[in-house]
Amino acid sequence: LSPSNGTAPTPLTNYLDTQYYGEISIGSPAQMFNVVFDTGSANLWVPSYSCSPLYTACFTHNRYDGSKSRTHIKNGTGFSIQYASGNVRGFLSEDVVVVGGIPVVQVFAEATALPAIPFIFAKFDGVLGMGYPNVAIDGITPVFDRIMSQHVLKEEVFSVYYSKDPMHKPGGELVMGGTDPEYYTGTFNYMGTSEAGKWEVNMKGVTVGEEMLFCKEGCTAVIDTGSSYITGPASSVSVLMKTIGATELAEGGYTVNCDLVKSLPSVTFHLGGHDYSLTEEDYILWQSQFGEDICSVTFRGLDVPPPTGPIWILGANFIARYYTEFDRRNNRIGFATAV
Ligand SMILES: CCN(C(=O)c1cnc(C)nc1NCc1ccco1)[C@H]1CCCNC1
Repeated sequence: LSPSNGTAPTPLTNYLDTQYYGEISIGSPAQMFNVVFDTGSANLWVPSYSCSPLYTACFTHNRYDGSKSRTHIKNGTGFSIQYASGNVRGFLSEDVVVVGGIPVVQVFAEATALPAIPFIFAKFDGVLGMGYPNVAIDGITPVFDRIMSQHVLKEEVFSVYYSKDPMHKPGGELVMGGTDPEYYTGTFNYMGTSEAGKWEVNMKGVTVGEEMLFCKEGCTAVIDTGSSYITGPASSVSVLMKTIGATELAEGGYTVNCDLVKSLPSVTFHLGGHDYSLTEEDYILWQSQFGEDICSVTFRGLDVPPPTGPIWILGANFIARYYTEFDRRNNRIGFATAV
């Protein structure tokens, strides 16, 4: 634990404002892994040493080798987690996992089948789910729950800062046990999670410029630290894109003419009685490819089938603007303006 006050910080790396990840260790002696701290899931998985050579994504990442760890406990139960583009499959193992300097004996998954899409593009090795236990696959107690039950944290909360410019050191920070005033200004506005057991809230509408265009009867917003973008129902996002004059690319992304960026409207999310606006600076990603500027829009259409959907997912570009506190004690989420 950091000597100070029952909080445990983990610095995060920012890769192109689209991937944020931090280091954990598994096993004795420590095997290091870069993981996304993902509020959209609740399991820990890393690539396995016994991953089949068929899966290139395993061999471009760090892999866990249980035979090299004296604290490894064999389990072997099958595991599969569903992603939009494919399943990560493997088997369960148990070992000492150290997060922010706090050790826990943790059941996690060794991935032996890792789909190239999207994980060949991942700078991180695996995913550490920060979701509630009831969304955990195989009923496995999540890492943060094991840490809470050690009673070493000052508060049963964790907070996330994502930096905006890659030059900013660090690229982000996860704090378990509290918040880091270094990275936000003003006070937190809180809202209850919509159904106990998910990091999601009721959203009252989405306004573009001055006009409320979407989610007028209310809808669900998932606060997902593991997603790069903001997603909304495909029909809504396509109207939003037309409104800002964006054109759709092949793989579902959108771009705008860089000259028009400064005149783009703000997009405002009405959450918990407060308005959270994103300006074009927050939702346009300026990338220069082959010497020319590409202005991509960090909104994506994604239709999540009922009963979960239709939902909006507020990801990294939202969190980069609004420092977020996830409060397990009070089942609420707090936002403050990020610095
Ligand atoms: C981690 C799996 N996720 C991604 O969206 C995702 C996929 N593939 C790549 C290469 N990166 C991803 N996220 C990068 C990132 C890091 C922090 C912010 O965004 C999502 C799946 C749904 C639950 N929530 C997480």
